[in-house]
Amino acid sequence: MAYACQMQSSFHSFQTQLWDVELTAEAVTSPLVLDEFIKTGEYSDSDCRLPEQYILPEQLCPQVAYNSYTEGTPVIDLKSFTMSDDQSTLQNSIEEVAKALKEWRIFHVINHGVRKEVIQALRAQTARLFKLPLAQKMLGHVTGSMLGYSANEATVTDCQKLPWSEAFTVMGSPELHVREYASKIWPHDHDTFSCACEEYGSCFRQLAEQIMNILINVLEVDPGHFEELRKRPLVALHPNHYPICPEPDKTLGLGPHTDPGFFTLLLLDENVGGLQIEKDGKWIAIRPLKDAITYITGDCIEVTSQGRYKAVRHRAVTNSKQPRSSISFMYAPTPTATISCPPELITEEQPQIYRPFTWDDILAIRKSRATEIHQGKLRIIDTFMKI
Ligand SMILES: O=C(O)CCC(=O)C(=O)O
Ligand SMILES: [Fe+2]
Repeated sequence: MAYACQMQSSFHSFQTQLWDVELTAEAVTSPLVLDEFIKTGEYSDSDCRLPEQYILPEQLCPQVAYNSYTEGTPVIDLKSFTMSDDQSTLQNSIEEVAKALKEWRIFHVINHGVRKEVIQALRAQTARLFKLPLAQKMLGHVTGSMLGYSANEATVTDCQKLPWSEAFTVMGSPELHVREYASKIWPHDHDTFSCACEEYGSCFRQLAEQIMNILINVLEVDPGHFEELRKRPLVALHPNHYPICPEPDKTLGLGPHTDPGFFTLLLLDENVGGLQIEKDGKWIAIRPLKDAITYITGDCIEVTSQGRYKAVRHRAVTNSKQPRSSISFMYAPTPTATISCPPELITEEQPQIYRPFTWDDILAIRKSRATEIHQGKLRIIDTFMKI
């Protein structure tokens, strides 16, 4: 429970903090403005300019529009792993994943086995949640717990500006904890919401396990090294909502970051772009792929692969035409397990890059060096580098 609670603030370093009981005036401003946009599609209090607290300095503004896609995001067909007993086909598929991880650090997964109805139900229920008035959404917030509405009170960057989005997090285990959260928001009618999250949680957990097996095959290491790390993985359900934005080129929906876990499985909005990744030093827009689930490499894969497969820096941009939603599923190590790279990957030419650490160490660094992290000047895993 404690882990989950602390994790809340480390999942979106740049973006979200669980609201604490006392709300500051600044903290309240943000979701109220967003709430207005969600309900009405426009901000009734102004001439529809972006409120000042969201306007980024020019050098931090997105230069790439939400729909200026760079094509070529790799597509991995999971069927080629599950349906084939032919060793050479399997080997080809593994090499394809290795290439995708190396060149893009992100890929779309098709034939992933998660039923359409599960995804549709989750999308519908999270949309229903975001549409509620702010006061009702706030009821779902439980201080000191793993569940909560995340108002965007943290900074996108060093300039103390707010991201143009709101989010929910169900930490720990959506299957186990969502009812506690949902029953606060809908005391008499939370079953459809809870069931949708529970079903999604267990399907995505299974999918994450399968992808983790593939990654271990890609690394060609002893699976035993990951046993403890996978025993009680930390997972989180995290839906994001980005309202229509009056001036999308002056702000970000979500600032640049890497995800802290092994990886994230994202349900992108199929109709609206917004996810951008940093590739070869440039920001590029990813085109969503219908019926796919998008894999994003996180920090813990970077560490456990000895830096062979790097975490992908990504961000979300907004637009002035349509609201956008995305739903993240984070898959991270067992909080108490030691995170280290398998010994097979340590050689004379490539000595160990990171010293072993635990999720608790990650949380401690997050707390003690929060400013540098928010400013994008420090990546947590860099503090575990051996000198
Ligand atoms: O909305 C998106 O496409 C990105 C979301 C994201 O990066 C996250 O939830 O960590
Ligand atoms: Fe992310």
